[in-house]
Amino acid sequence: MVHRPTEAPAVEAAHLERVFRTRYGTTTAVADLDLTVRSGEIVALLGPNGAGKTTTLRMLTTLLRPTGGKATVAGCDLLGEASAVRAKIGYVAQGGSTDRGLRVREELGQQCRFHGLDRAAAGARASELCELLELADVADRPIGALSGGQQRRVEVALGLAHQPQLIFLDEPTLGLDPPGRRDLREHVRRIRDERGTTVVFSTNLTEEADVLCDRVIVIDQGKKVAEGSPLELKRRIAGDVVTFHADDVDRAREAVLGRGRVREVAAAGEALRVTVDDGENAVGDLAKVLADAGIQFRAVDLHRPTLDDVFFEVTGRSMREG
Ligand SMILES: Nc1ncnc2c1ncn2[C@@H]1O[C@H](COP(=O)(O)OP(=O)(O)OP(=O)(O)O)[C@@H](O)[C@H]1O
Repeated sequence: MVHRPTEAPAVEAAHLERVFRTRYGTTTAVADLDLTVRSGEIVALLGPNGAGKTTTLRMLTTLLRPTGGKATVAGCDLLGEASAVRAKIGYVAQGGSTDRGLRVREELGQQCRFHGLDRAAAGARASELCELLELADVADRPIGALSGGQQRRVEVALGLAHQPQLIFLDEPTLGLDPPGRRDLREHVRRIRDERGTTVVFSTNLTEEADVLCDRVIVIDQGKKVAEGSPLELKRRIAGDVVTFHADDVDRAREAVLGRGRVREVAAAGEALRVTVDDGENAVGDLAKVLADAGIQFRAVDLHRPTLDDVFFEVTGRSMREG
């Protein structure tokens, strides 16, 4: 099913701020954060450890009061209508929120009853959630006996018990192995595609943001440092790099300088690194320019930037340095 974002934003936050004052000092976890999430989107908050992602999610889900700014979440005012916000959203925190002794179906049923459904309706909803998250085969097992990925899917199902229009997931794949991560991402996408549920998730995995979200908001030291679709960001901020291995790099450099699509040219040893907007299309044009100038090259490769490159470009640090 194709998702069709509607007009009203699911989240609109302006100048959101959270300052923590402890006896050890003052920490500005989130500063002057403007944020828009459109209905039906999957949006990633991407940043290194300590960037302020959890604090942002906890503010947007009413669990933590902002020290500044304002926000509308699911059409309700975050500060003035907190209980209405809570009724419309789901939140899946960083793991460990289930009762490991309970069976999957019991835990889901209890959650649905907590949200006001009667026993029969809660049972039906629990079965539906088991279908959606592919937990039907393990529905009668205790949660503690499930794999890490299955347990995480139970947690996501719990967050969806009251059929929220918007769900917040804090590092949904944390602690999972690569197949578990891939599987959970597919389920998250399916929830949006089949239900139209808006998804906001946090991650410090650039690859996760890249493959899962429609739009990424890059956060560093509590501030938004970049925003856009993964493709836009990679093109706009980092560019594609085409490297030619040529004998006469200086002449090659002269030949490509100033050509259309060329943003930057750097020569190092026998390698000419040409930064362009659209590498796939530029490779042929650049090769022709070099051939026309009579410059031989032995090899050419194209490096597509990753969101790691984007982070480095905007902060001067790698994601891992944090
Ligand atoms: N309750 C608190 N009291 C004091 N400082 C806090 C508190 N909660 C968070 N912080 C600080 O705020 C900053 C942002 O923390 P936050 O947990 O939001 O980051 P994060 O991006 O979610 O990191 P991670 O990926 O490690 O979960 C950190 O410097 C953290 O130490």
